[in-house]
Amino acid sequence: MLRRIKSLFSSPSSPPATPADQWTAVDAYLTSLLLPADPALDQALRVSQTAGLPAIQVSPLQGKLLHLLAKSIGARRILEIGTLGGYSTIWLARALPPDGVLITLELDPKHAAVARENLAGAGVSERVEIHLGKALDSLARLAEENQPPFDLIFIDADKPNYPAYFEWSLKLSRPGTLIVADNIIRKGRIIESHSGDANVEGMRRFLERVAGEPRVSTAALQTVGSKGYDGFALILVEQ
Ligand SMILES: C[S@@+](CC[C@H](N)C(=O)[O-])C[C@H]1O[C@@H](n2cnc3c(N)ncnc32)[C@H](O)[C@@H]1O
Ligand SMILES: [Mg+2]
Repeated sequence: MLRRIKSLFSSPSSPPATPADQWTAVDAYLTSLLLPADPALDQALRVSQTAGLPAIQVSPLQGKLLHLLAKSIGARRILEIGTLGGYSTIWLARALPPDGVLITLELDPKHAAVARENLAGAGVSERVEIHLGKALDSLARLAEENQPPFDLIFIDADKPNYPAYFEWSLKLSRPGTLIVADNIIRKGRIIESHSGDANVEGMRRFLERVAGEPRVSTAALQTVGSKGYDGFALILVEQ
């Protein structure tokens, strides 16, 4: 596999057919070079696919990025909005110390059941709570319970609710909390001011709200790879 991917780049006579093929090949090359075989994560993807879940989880290298971000800030409490089969959850949970906690919010009971199985397979169940239901209800409950602030919040659920997820994230943060928002570029459609697409419009409202919020400092990155053309926002709560 690695040899085949390398040959795509070493042989000018066989360039990848399209830019997307090239991003995918480069992603595969970097993944095979940088990420050791990981039976628990591979199994999680297989279980999710067999259960019929959509393959909309982060890529392996994006999962590693989340893991490194969590580790580099010494996160002890992580909140994830959007669990799916628990793939990003495993990456994030593995960054926690043994007494760390990750709360992940999921609407779909079938997704939550698959995630439960995958988290057990990866040996991280003890550190993870799945809260089933609409994320907006779960977030309100977390705030009511006066939970200690989270160190890292990963927003990766329904896009029209991103602005509301940001408001709750601020409430559940402290200065120093890192908020990571996935899928902000929408294949480039984020620059369309009248797209008529609820996901694009939600994301634009989210980015505009973030831009106007004086308590945070934000970077936004476009990404290409096995998950196509998209991007992340990295938002640091400063006050
Ligand atoms: C993109 S997937 C999450 C992928 C996951 N973070 C990963 O990378 O492995 C989004 C998930 O959010 C869930 N979701 C959608 N709307 C939701 C809502 N209102 N409340 C909670 N979860 C929701 C979907 O069921 C889906 O499982
Ligand atoms: Mg995503």
